[in-house]
Amino acid sequence: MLTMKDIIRDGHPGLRTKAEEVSLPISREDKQTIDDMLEFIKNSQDDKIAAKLQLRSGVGLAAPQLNINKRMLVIHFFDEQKNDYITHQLINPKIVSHSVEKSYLPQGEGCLSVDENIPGLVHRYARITVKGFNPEGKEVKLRLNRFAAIVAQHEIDHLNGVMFYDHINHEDPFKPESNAAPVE
Ligand SMILES: CC(C)(C)[C@H](NC(=O)Nc1cc(F)cc(F)c1)C(=O)N(CC(=O)NO)CC1CCCC1
Ligand SMILES: [Zn+2]
Repeated sequence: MLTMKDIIRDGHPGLRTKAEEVSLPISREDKQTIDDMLEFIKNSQDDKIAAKLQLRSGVGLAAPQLNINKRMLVIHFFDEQKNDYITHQLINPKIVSHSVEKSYLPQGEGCLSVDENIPGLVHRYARITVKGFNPEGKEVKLRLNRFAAIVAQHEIDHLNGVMFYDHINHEDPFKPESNAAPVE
């Protein structure tokens, strides 16, 4: 089972690498990895397990954060609007279209691979369409908005060696862009 010690931290070259496409059908090993990744995120949101294993409460994870150079990511969090969990295990994800409008988390972003706080707004597309494959090899097409769109873009950035703070305007970190709206 994965714990925080398996997650590489800022400064490790693995976080600045462009990850390789996963060959399909996925191997037993890659299936195990993406299942371990989802289990880690679920564990991190379980108060008892998170306390016992000292896990930060996560909502998404990309394989490069485990120093695994493969285009795989997981997303899992409770969506209040849907009143249900949003759960995705995505292989070779690609943003195939996006809104012009941008959005951002008013509190800024953090990262499981970054131990210190780096204040500032991270502007992302408000709505995206993502194509990829699920672990069963089925092609999936996801239309994401609000927090789900932010998490997906944060994780896809990891597959391209991009960190959230690369997007912060260091002249004026909390200045919203003109066509951007906060996601509460
Ligand atoms: C960096 C960290 C603070 C651990 C962040 N956690 C998080 O957002 N937790 C959270 C938020 C909720 F709204 C509800 C809830 F149940 C738990 C996170 O997992 N990530 C994922 C990450 O680092 N992936 O590489 C950072 C987020 C910043 C914006 C999107 C993902
Ligand atoms: Zn991250």
